[in-house]
Amino acid sequence: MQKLVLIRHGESIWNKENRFTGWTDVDLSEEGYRQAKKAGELLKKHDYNFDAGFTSVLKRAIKTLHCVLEELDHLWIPEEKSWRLNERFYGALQGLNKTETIAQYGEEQVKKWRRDPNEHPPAITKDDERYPGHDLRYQHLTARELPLTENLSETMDRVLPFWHEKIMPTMRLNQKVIIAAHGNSLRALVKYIDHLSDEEVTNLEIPTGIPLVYELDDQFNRIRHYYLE
Ligand SMILES: O=C(O)[C@H](O)COP(=O)(O)O
Repeated sequence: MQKLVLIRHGESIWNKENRFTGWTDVDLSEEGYRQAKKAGELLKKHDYNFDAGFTSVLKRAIKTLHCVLEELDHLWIPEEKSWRLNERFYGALQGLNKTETIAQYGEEQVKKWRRDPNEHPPAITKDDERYPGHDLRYQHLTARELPLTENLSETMDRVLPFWHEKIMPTMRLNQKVIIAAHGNSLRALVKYIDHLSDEEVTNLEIPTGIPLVYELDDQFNRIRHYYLE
C-alpha cells in the first residue's frame, strides 16, 4: 500500500475576492498562508514525510507546497513544477467576479461553466493580455497546448500525461509523493483515480489547504481516501 497526498493551494487573494482565477498567477491571501502552514503541521502531527513534491507553475500552489515542506523540515526534497498541474484555464472569465458573472449570465450558465466537464467558458483571443503565449514560463508550449479556454475534460487530458509519465513512475520507485495543485486540476486527477462519471465529478468540491490522502494498492487503484484531520 502506498499513500499519496494531494493538496489544493491555500486560499488565494482572488479566492477571497471571489474572482475567476485560472492561470492568473495570484498569491496566497494571509488566510491561505495560514491554511498551508496548518496543513504542514497536520502532516507533521501524523508523521508524514515525502521523497518528492509535484506542483504547478503558479505561485499559490508552489508556495503552499513550500509552506508544507517548511513545517516538515523537508524543503530539501526534489520538486517538479509543471504547467500540466495548473488550474483549469478559465478563458475570458479570468479576473471576473463570480457573483457579478452570475448576475449577468444567470446561475445556470455560470454553474455549467464552472462544473459541467464538457462546457467551455468563453474563449479569449491571442491578442488578449491573458493569453499564456505572452508569458515567458509557457514559451516551450506548442500552439495546440496553449489554451484560449478549457473545460474539465481538456484539463484532464493535459494532467493525465504528467500523472502517467512523472508521478506514477516516481511512486513505482516507492517514493512518497505530495502534489500541491488547484481545485480543477485536482478534480481532474480525482475523477481519474476514483473513476468518477461526469455527473459525479460535477458535485465534487475540493477545499483549499486540507491534505487529501489516497491509499493506493500496488496497481495504484484506490483503497480509500480521506481528508486529514
Ligand atoms: O480558478 C478559479 O477561479 C478557482 O481556483 C476555481 O474556481 P471554481 O471553483 O469556480 O472552478
